[in-house]
Amino acid sequence: MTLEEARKKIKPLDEEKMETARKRWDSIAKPLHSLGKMEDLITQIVGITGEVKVDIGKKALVAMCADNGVVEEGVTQTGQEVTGIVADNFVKETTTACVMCHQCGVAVKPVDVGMVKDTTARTDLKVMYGTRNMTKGPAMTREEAVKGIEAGIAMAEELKAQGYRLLATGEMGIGNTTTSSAVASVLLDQPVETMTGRGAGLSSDGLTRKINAIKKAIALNEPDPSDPIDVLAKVGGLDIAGMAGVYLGGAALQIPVLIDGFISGVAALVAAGICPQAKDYMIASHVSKEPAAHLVLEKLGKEAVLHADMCLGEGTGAIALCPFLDMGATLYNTLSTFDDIHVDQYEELK
Ligand SMILES: O=C(O)c1ccc[n+]([C@@H]2O[C@H](COP(=O)([O-])O)[C@@H](O)[C@H]2O)c1
Ligand SMILES: Cc1cc2nc[nH]c2cc1C
Repeated sequence: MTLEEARKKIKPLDEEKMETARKRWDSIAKPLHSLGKMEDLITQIVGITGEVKVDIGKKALVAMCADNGVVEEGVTQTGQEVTGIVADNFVKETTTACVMCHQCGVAVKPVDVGMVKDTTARTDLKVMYGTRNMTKGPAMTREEAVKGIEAGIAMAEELKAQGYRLLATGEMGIGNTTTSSAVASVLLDQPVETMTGRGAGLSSDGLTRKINAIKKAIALNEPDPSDPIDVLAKVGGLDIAGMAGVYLGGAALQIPVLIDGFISGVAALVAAGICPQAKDYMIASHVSKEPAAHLVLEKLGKEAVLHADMCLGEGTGAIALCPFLDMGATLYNTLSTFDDIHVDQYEELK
């Protein structure tokens, strides 16, 4: 499916089925809306799939691995080689996110969408060997950025065909908080300083270099804030592009997609800029400790469930939400109703 085909396929949620789901929650023997966001998210999933019974048994984490040319500017605490090392560990299923996935029954799908070296991760969707340094020119061409998005759409298609019912976005890419802050700064029209944090543990000097590099890249490339693909291509990265594609592909195929942290949230922003309706298919999991993460979620109109000061990436926050959603689905599908236990409801609920 091309980006254009995916965009055209995205339709509004099934309101009628969501109303049925709300009535089901209200008929369950408990105070009204007492499960809060658990109820709202399960109702959203009913609207996404158009199925009144909820089945999110088969879940997968798509981990988009890519390198970012801007790392040359000294904007990260660790070297670029860490991207490939962690990607290999994704394949061995030993990263933090992988262990969390094992714990709660989520399959792990690492993808090399643009690392500088080939690793053991699949390379069939690779767009290029790392993006260019955005302080010296555009990180990518528009065509390369679209290819990255289409890699994510292809993953959503592949996983849908394999019977997956819920996807989580994750990433690995040294330097991707720099690109994410640049994209967010342009799309949210906010000062670079407000949108930039320490990523994977940057020093104060490093933070100043990072802010200056982002300012330089934006001034040089002049990304058009009304064109999210232009912003993604000029000051973004392929990890962000790949995840944006997973959101768009998920929406086109009626699969809910979990947003992880800051980078994953910025990818959601790009996807929502391309097709605003795609937001209805996204679920916010947690608020990353990166300073602008809450601003990105606000712009998306999403309230996350978890406020846990996590900022690891890889999809860890999204996976942390899976047990909560599994509980919600089981409660919704199986709990007894007021009628079952012979308790009179208020008249207006009948
Ligand atoms: O998801 C987040 O909110 C998040 C916040 C800070 C760092 N990270 C992870 O750290 C890496 C990027 O950090 P950096 O400093 O290299 O830009 C990347 O591999 C992400 O998975 C992730
Ligand atoms: C070791 C390491 C693991 C990571 N996972 C996601 N981002 C990361 C950054 C580092 C440095």
